[in-house]
Amino acid sequence: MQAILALDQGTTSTRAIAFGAGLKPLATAQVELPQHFPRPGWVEHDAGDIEVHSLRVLREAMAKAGLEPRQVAGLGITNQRETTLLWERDTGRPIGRAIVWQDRRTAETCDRLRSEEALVSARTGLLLDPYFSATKLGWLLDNTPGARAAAERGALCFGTVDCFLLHRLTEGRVHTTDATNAARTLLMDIRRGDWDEEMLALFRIPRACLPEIRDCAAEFGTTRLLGGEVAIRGMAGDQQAATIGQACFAPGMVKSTYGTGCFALLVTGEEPVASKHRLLTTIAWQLGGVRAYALEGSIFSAGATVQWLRDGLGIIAHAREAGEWAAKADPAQRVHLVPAFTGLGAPHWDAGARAALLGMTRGTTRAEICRAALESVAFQTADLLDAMRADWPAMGDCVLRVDGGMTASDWTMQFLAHLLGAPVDRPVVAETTALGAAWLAGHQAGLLPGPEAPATHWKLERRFSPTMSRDEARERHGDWKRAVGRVLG
Ligand SMILES: Nc1ncnc2c1ncn2[C@@H]1O[C@H](COP(=O)(O)OP(=O)(O)O)[C@@H](O)[C@H]1O
Ligand SMILES: O=P(O)(O)OC[C@H](O)CO
Repeated sequence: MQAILALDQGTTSTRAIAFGAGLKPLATAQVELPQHFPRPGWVEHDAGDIEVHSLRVLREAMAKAGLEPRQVAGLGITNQRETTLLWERDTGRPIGRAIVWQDRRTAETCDRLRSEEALVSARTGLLLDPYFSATKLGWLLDNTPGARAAAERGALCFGTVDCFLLHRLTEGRVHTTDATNAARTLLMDIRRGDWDEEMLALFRIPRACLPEIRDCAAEFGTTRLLGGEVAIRGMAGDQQAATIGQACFAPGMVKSTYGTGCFALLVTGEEPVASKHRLLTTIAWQLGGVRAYALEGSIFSAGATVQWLRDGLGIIAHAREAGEWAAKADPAQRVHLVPAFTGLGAPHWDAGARAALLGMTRGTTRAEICRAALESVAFQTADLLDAMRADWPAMGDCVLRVDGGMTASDWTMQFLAHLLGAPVDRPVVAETTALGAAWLAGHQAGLLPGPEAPATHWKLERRFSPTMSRDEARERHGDWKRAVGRVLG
């Protein structure tokens, strides 16, 4: 049997899944990743944890599925994006901890460069925000004695998590990233698909520490660390891998992943679409040297809002209870929760905004608060889709394909469909990120046709259809926008 391995190194956990024929999941292994918060606004991961956990879950998934290395047609790597690592080229020793995508320590650097934002956006498709890698790498180079000089000599390697793991899995032989991860650094010209000299100069990044950029399906190298030789054949950032896992291959298809945060991607085709509504333009995949692009909306707090109900307020004991309470809420009350716990992402990008509960009366109970929390995820998605439609009118009416832990909430998915006035489709395989990485490796191994062929790996589990009147949906969305207006600035 020819199996495919997928490694999904996420923000809060590291997972490996072994897939069999027809990309059917055979076995899964998972380890939680410790989070480090050394100062307010700082978020770090230990590079050693990332490496050790990845090897552990890969070996465990292979053992559970009873796989020998010779039965593995390929390994696909997918990862939390933007998180920045720097390490010694010769020894692999990390320089400090990984600076995680959520880390805000470089907000001032971004503000100082604000006059260059139009140029940065035109070249990279991104905005000047600490979310992306370039200013994090600059911080590591400036705050580690000797690092800048060592990077200029080529003695240090920069990489996002995909690139670091590839270097470690190949025992230091390969320093390569893929186009989707490179597209999140602020250092890549997304039209040319290569590092951009002007961006390197602006962010003061030495060319010598950057990896080579390749397609998402390629012969990346071979690892000997899984009990024999396994070829690494797929690589993509996790949201792009989820787009592939959701088989959103045709322009106009949209997926939205609801984990800690929420990331919606609209595939727009082989020409990048510049956003006028504060969305990101990003590479969806690169295959055979040809790039497909997407518009992306990033929301920082989706499942995290439910975690706050549980761990912060203590009004639920398990995430699933939020939906049970929401179903009991008083339909006449209009309570809104704007979950700007770490600022607001797209389309507002207001790092200073803070969360608020609005519209409460003495009659408000945990039921209305739970409902407001779940509704906030749907309202934010509606904001993103409105921005997408304004940027790319060809989008028209769409079906939203959803995945991620929070899609387990039927109540939230049903409200989402009502509000959008569009069907919301939940697939059978919820692990779409790993599925996408496996698809890339399987495609490279010659086991699966390209994106032009009908996708066989995606199957519908449940469709949520809208029944709310458009007038009511518009009125509710208007109330939400007013609530957001109260926390901005
Ligand atoms: N039934 C549910 N209702 C609402 N939220 C849920 C439910 N089940 C899980 N979640 C939320 O989903 C998130 C976990 O999803 P996951 O895709 O594993 O996230 P990540 O990959 O970002 O760690 C948690 O934040 C949790 O609060
Ligand atoms: O690890 P996740 O699933 O929270 O995804 C993180 C994103 O890639 C950040 O851009």
